[in-house]
Amino acid sequence: MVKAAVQGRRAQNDEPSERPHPRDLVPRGPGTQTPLPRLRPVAPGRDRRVLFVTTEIADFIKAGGLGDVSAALPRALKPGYDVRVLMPGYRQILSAGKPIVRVAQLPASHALPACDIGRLVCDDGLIIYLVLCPSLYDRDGNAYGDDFGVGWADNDIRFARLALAAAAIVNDPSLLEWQVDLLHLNDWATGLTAGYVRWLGRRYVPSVYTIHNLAYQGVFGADRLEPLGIPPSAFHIDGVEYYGQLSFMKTGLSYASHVTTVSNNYAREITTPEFGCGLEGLLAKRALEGRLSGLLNGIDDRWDPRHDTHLAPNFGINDWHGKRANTQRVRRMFGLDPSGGPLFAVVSRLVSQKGLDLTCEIADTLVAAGGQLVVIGRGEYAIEQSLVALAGRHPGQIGVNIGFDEGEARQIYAGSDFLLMPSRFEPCGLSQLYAQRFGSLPIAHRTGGLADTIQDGINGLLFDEMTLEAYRATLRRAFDLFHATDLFYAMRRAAMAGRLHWRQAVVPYRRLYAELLAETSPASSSDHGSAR
Ligand SMILES: Nc1ncnc2c1ncn2[C@@H]1O[C@H](COP(=O)(O)OP(=O)(O)O[C@H]2O[C@H](CO)[C@@H](O)[C@H](O)[C@H]2O)[C@@H](O)[C@H]1O
Repeated sequence: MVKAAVQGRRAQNDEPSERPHPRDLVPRGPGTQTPLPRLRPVAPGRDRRVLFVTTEIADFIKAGGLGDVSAALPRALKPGYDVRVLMPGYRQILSAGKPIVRVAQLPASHALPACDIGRLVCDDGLIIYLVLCPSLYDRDGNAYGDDFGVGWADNDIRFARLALAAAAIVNDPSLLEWQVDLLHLNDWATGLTAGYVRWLGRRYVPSVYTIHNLAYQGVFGADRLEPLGIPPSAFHIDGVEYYGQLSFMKTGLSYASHVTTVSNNYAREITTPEFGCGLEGLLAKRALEGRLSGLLNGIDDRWDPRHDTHLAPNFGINDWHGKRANTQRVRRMFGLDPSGGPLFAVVSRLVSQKGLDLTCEIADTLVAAGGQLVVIGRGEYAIEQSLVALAGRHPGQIGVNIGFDEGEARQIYAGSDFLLMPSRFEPCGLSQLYAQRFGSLPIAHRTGGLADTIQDGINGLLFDEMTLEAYRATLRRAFDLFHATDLFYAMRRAAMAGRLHWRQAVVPYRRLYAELLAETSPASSSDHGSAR
């Protein structure tokens, strides 16, 4: 996903706001402090209501792994939880041809424009509420920036608008005639929600804030507090302040009831300076409070080579003939020469996190040893250019598609023998899970969720040090393995039989939700409701 870690950019549409509706207003005076009510008892047997706030969903608009999780987790939580998604009404969703019914209106507040809330029902019944605000979301490009990967200059306004809409829905059960019991927020772009709920202070609901990637934080200048309606009293080390600036990510970490991230190992790593992106102190504190957990992602059942309509032919465990037919197809798609050697693949956002520079460095060795490489990816221009140059140096052996195409990604997982994923850090990683499911063994750096999901020599290959030597040595192991057919097929079988379905992955989420719902509201903090 070309997420934009925009630093302190002023919004373009910083015009004076209309008079705000009380329910959409961040309190402005010391007298507005409201005690947080206790949770209302819920009738036994009723599904608990969860508002899942996100900025991508694979059904309509996906920039990376967050889109997959947002499509799968709310669905996997049924029954027991009535999970509804709230997200921006992007052009890609408005033009998808699904009926959208306007169900509520929210007034402008500070620099945030007025918006409507639309309701869209997916074919399987999942309800998605959309923040309809064409000036903010009805544009070309992706969820976070333009077609060239440059983050939108008004991302603070865009995602504050989403966050304040979520807080308004929490605060006023009559708005959607649906009373939220629990909020689930995802990544920096939803982080302000936890703050707005606290500052509005009318209804306490527990909140889960999931870090999918700590490296994208949404840091803006301190001058954005006023336009976004953030009380100055929240601008302190235990609130929204991050080295003199405003951090959306930190707001979520500071004010959510519980923080999760997407693997156990990454949950540990982010409490250290090496991976904590300057937030390790706060994260370590939350861990000590028992308020930071690593809950591993799963895979949606729709990722299955036996039924995937993008594959020709479909195949299952032990049908290596079927798998090979997909390999030949991928070779043809990328204009590669016929070969009896292994086919390596990259399916990735092209960002420095993913270690593509190392893959470019070892590519000559890979080709010299009789291997071939296909790449599908989009992201940073410099990485795109190095990959294009690499393909130019190895015609017929390396093929590169600069683009984002889910069908093609699935064909590549199915056709490749190995997936290269030398990520510098990786919160969980889904690409390696999909590769395993499609019989392609991941070759990865032992970090984050890669260490939690790949067993070296069983369902993939891992290297410990993020060095070219270590990566190259593991590549050599891959060639040996490819020629040791029995072992290679045994590892393929183990990888394809992995049990990381959302059916299982959802269990700790259910437990966490139940624990949070059983808690009473916490004491209000010093900046609760104490606005200008
Ligand atoms: N060019 C392309 N064309 C088509 N599809 C492409 C593509 N490039 C990538 N994809 C797809 O995008 C997704 C990538 O998901 P990952 O979880 O591997 O990484 P990402 O960094 O985006 O996610 C972040 O969030 C997720 C979710 O929590 C964490 O697993 C992860 O560690 C974290 O970095 C996969 O579905 C993959 O197939």
